[in-house]
Parts: sequence; C-alpha cells; structure tokens
Amino acid sequence: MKPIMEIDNAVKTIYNDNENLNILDGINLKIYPGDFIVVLGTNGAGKSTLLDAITGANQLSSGKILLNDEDITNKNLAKRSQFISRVYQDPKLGTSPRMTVAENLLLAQRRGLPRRLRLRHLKENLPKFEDFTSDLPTLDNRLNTFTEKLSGGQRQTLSFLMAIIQKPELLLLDEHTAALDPQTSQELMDLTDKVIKEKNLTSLMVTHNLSEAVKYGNRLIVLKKGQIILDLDTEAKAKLKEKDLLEYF
Ligand SMILES: Nc1ncnc2c1ncn2[C@@H]1O[C@H](COP(=O)(O)OP(=O)(O)OP(=O)(O)O)[C@@H](O)[C@H]1O
Repeated sequence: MKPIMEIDNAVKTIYNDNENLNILDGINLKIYPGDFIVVLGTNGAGKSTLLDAITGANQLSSGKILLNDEDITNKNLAKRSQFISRVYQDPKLGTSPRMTVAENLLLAQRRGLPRRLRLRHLKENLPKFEDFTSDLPTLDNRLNTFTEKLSGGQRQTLSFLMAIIQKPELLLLDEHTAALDPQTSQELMDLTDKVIKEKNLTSLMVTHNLSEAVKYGNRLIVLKKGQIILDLDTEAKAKLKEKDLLEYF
C-alpha cells in the first residue's frame, strides 16, 4: 500500500539560549490510508511542532514531506488546508464566533474557494446540515445559533464537523478533547472514532490521555526530544496496555 503522507528526515532547528536546538530531530514517518495514529509525548517533545510542519504553519529546516507522492514541503498553509484539516485543543480556534453554526459549516464545506463564494447558497444547504447534525444531541436544532453562544463542547464538536465535512486526506487532532469536561470529552471522542471508521479517514491524534491512547487508533508513536522513540504497528498496538506506556513518561 502506498502511504498518503511520507515524512522524510524532518528537522526543525531553532536558536535558543545561544545555541541551535533541533526541536524536530530527524522524524521519519509513513502514514497509510485509514491509519489512525495516536501521538504521545511529554510536554515539549515536539508534537505541536510536528503538526505545524505537516500543515505548513511552520516550515521545516530540512527534510521533506510528501502527500500522495507530491512534495509539499514548500507549499504554504492555505494550499495544504484543502487537503489537511486540524482540530485544535482550544474550542475558540477553528470556528468563526460571529457566524452561525450553519455558516461555519458552509465555510468548511467550501474550503479552498475564496471566502465571498464560500458563503453563498446557505438556504439550499440547510437540509444537508440538518441531516449532518441531527443525531448529535449537542448540535441538533442549533444551526442558526451564533457560534459564540455555544458551549465549549458544542463548539469543539462543530470544529470537528468542520474538519471532516469535506473529507480531508489527513485529519490532525491536536488534543481536541483535552479542554472539555470528562463526559463531553468522552462524547466527542466516541464521535471522532465513529466518524473516522465510517468515513475511513486517515488521522493523527495527539493526546496526553494514556487510556485514550490505548483504546483508540491502530498505530501509536511516542515522541521525545524531537525524535520518534516508539512506533507501534497495528499488531503491537492491539496488545498494548496502559502500564506499558508509563515508562515513557
Ligand atoms: N518558536 C519557538 N521558539 C523557541 N522554542 C520553541 C518554539 N517552538 C517550540 N519551541 C520549543 O520546542 C519544543 C517543542 O515544542 P512543542 O510545542 O512542539 O512541544 P509539544 O510536544 O507539543 O508540547 P506540549 O505537550 O506542551 O504541547 C519545546 O521545548 C518548545 O519550548
């Protein structure tokens, strides 16, 4: 099987305290269609830097990133966002507060088009959005609500829907349930897992929650000081127990 994404010897160097520091230090990773890869690592291990490098929010110092065999290393964030979507930890990122839920969904559905074109034809899209949100208790009947009026959990569910409404080549989940209360976090995690399976999405999920790391996904990597120090394939991941991970933290 061909990888969707290939990260080849990715290095990100910063100048800190009068010295060069590799915050990504030779990352090699192949992401295959349908992979759901859990990414673990202590604070400062380089997880966000890796996601930034994948989205183009931050350019690599050296190394390459290929998406479906195309070298995207020098493509900017806007170009890559047509194919790669990301859900952040902060519910306020990723949604427009002064727009309704339906308008936000419309913007996301037309990712890649100029903004003035993206907000046209709201009315004819409403039935589709109603269908899309109807079995989600948190967003049912909320299509005309301004996003700033939503709770953190509702807003994060919306961010997730926006990230997947136009099937991305790669979905990045950046501790996307970490800021929510335990029940809401569980609901969003269950929705995430269901949608990833139903739509056969390819995904990378950063988490600090070890039980989530064991329960979800088919592969797992651990980052430390900018390097991948553990890379479990599907078979090894299936046998994984929470206590096996403790030695890495
Ligand atoms: N622009 C920058 N300037 C200086 N240091 C940086 C910069 N960006 C990241 N770092 C440092 O690089 C290291 C990796 O940061 P990164 O945010 O990727 O870690 P992380 O694994 O996502 O951590 P966390 O779990 O806390 O979110 C950290 O030591 C961080 O302080």
